[in-house]
Amino acid sequence: MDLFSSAPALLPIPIRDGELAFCAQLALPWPNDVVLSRLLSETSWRAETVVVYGKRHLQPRLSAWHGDKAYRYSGLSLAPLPFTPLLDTIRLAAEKATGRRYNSVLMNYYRDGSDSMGMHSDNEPELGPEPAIASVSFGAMRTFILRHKDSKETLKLPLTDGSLLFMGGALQAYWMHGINKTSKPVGARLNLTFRNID
Ligand SMILES: O=C(O)CCC(=O)C(=O)O
Ligand SMILES: [Fe+2]
Repeated sequence: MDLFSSAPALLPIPIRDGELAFCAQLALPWPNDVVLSRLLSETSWRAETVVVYGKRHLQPRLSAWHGDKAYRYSGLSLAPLPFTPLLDTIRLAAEKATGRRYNSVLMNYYRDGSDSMGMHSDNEPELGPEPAIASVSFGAMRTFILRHKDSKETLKLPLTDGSLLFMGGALQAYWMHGINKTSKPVGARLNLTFRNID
């Protein structure tokens, strides 16, 4: 028997100025819908306020931060919650698929098509010069948009239920990414970005 036959394939996506790879289904011990409903009910979801150009806004999504270090962005400092056994299992699967280690996870809950994430780079200094980020999605498919900072070249990737997108190398230095609102009727989506914070 081939012990590795069920190992998830992480397929590189050709891109300049960075590394990108996609796995259509992360190997988990439970079906995706079970993981989705457990994550929805077991997480202390928060509506965060961010300060952009001196103005306070409520983020158009809910979020939670688990790990052992605080996370800072847009004038916000998220106090970390500990990893739960469920999050640990998903982290382990993401580490196996990508060959990297992660000590934190930012969870985002897009309740419907009016929830979104603005274009940004995950380039905070504590992520290191070439951040390795494993982005795991559950629930409704939403389109992940990548835009090159200089050429404005755009790439659109459908992030489907149970998938993993790996971002590495110089990607955060050269590209921005985000999730647009959509007028299509879409249900709940969860995204977990596993990161390694110094
Ligand atoms: O929801 C997504 O797929 C993107 C999440 C993201 O970019 C982030 O958490 O930094
Ligand atoms: Fe991001």
